[in-house]
Amino acid sequence: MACSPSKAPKQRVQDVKGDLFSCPATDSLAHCISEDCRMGAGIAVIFKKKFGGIKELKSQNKKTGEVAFLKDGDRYVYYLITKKKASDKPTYDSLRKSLEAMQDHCLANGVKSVSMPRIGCGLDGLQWEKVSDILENIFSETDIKITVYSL
Ligand SMILES: NC(=O)c1ccc[n+]([C@H]2O[C@H](COP(=O)([O-])OP(=O)(O)OC[C@H]3O[C@@H](n4cnc5c(N)ncnc54)[C@H](O)[C@@H]3O)[C@@H](O)[C@H]2O)c1
Repeated sequence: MACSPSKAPKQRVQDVKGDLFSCPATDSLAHCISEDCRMGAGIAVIFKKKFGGIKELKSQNKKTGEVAFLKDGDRYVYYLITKKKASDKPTYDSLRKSLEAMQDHCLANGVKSVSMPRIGCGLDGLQWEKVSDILENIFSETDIKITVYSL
């Protein structure tokens, strides 16, 4: 018996070549940081420069596996807290938990589109194939579109 097309899992994660900050201004943004909100290296430095808000992020007092956020006009900027200190490394589990926390926030606040870099896969050393699977698993059951930019 043929499968109904409507039953096929939706592909929620799209890959795009290019600068993350060229994404539509209506997309929310996400990237990974540590509990100390140091943002001293990698793409986090650009987020710090563009959006500031370190005091506000620290006051949210989010722990590993949670998500902090800033509001930028109508969109959100998500700071996935994947490790304790900037010098630590995240685990797939801490990344998954913070993405689930972001998903909860998106669902509660009507966020339909989030753009991000290949999170966890630069300085933090995770493997993109595994992170991509985690993203697909989490977001395939939702209406939230994830766009991943890579240079
Ligand atoms: N001592 C420190 O302060 C320290 C140490 C390690 C990591 N970090 C930083 O790096 C951690 C995150 O690591 P990560 O691997 O998730 O991120 P990342 O290494 O900053 O970047 C992830 C990926 O995004 C790519 N990228 C960079 N700029 C752009 C752009 N404009 N558009 C699209 N892609 C781009 C980059 O090449 C990499 O493949 C955070 O904890 C952050 O604070 C800081």
